[in-house]
Amino acid sequence: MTIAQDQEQLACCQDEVNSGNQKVDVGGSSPIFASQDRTDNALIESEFSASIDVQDGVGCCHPSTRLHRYFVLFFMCFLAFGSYFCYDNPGTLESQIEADLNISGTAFSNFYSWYSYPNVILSFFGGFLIDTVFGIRMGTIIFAGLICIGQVIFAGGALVDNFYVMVLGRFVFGLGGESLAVAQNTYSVLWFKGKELNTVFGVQLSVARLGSVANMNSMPYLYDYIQESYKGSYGLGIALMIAGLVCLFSLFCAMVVAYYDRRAERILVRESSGSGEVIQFSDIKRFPMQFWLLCIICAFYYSAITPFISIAGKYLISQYNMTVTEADRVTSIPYTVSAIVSPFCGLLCDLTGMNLLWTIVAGLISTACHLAFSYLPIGIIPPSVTMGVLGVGFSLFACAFWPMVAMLVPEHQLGTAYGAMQSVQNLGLAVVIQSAEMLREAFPTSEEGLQWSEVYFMLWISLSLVLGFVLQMHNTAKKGALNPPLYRKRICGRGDEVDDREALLNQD
Ligand SMILES: C[C@H](NC(=O)[C@@H](N)CCCCN)C(=O)O
Repeated sequence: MTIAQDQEQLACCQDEVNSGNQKVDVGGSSPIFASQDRTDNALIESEFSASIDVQDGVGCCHPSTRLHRYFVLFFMCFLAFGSYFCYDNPGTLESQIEADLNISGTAFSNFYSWYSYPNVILSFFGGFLIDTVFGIRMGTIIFAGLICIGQVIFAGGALVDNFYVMVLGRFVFGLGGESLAVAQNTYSVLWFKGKELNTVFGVQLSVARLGSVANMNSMPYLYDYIQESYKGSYGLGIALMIAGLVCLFSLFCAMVVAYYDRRAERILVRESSGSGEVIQFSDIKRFPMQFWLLCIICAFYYSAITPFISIAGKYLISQYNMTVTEADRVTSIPYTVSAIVSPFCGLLCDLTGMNLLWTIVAGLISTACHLAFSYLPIGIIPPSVTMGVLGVGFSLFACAFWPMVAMLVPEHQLGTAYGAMQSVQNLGLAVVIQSAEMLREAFPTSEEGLQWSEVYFMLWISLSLVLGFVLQMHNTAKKGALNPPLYRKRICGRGDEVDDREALLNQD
């Protein structure tokens, strides 16, 4: 068929589809309301969609073009920016919060445990609600709204000096924060699966880490400025309220992405979940064993990284005689490095495939950093170098690991799957954060407590590595999907004999 014939077919299909669209209920952003009318347009629209593939690059605003996808990706990247910026507000202002509210370190840890514990359950239901009730668009807007509400309650509690109101705010913030990350992952797969998905995860992670770094490098100064300007105790509350504006920006991005996703669904004739199927609760029992093994690896790995970074400052002050400012700078290095290298880690995974192997390599790098940080004689390797390499390992893990969920679970079950994974991850984080604190305080000296905490973290990351090797052996034996082939082979289906037309059609 010539291009002219294709264009003619496209035009007539477009007319049919447009007329058909009046009947198609594209407003239903939820699978439950997925329009039954769609079935009577399916044949026409599939022809239209096929024509679109042939008419590659129809206008830069067409959702099938790479340029349009990258335009939407910009807003998709900022969906969780507010969540990552405000998630670590307490940690960045720990000494200020403990002084202003006159609370202990253990009481302070409630601002994180009341974020994580509820998400052991609610993160799973957040994903399930995305797949079954809200749909990806409405779900993302709801969860982005919850982080705004949670941050306002948290800041309001600081303004009235009420610790329990602040804890309530972190609970509400957590309801949105984890499920918003589930929604972002689900959007990424919907828009980029089979294309540059690992790179997209890397870019999104980079923007998220920028949120963490921006928080670490702005909130202490904002607090001091307001304290000096208002000469009162409003510095904490006003600084936290201003931080809430970042969450509002994420809410705005959620609305923009929802608009373009609904438009893409209409033009590309795809279901909001990509397949039109709706998950049943019983489907969860049929998630493959590899998926549950990945959940445990995720929990063990993050339990050795996030809590370690949060107490590394105390370790640097104790073991390396650093000042608080120097320790804060060094502990922010993993996030800063992650913000820089994550896109390249994602690209590496896209070009070479082998996601599970890169996950194991990341675990080995992270373990080596733990060993160097804790057991090498002081001064052999500067801690800033160790933390920088840890940032590389942390980034490579996240970029290689999270896309593997989409290799094991169908699209209409992805929200539930990512929700389940983050539930298991939060269980690990909540338990390890508090038990590591209890372990550290159980020893007579701070040095001993910190050293035994390091042994504790080494235990968790070693377990994640062992399970990673077990999964690798299983994947190899079963010729599983977790080490996809090289990009070239994925796109063209073969090795060097590249079929130009096939490659052209497969190019996005
Ligand atoms: C990608 C991965 N995400 C998580 O760990 C989630 N628990 C989302 C966290 C959201 C804000 N704290 C990561 O951050 O490495």
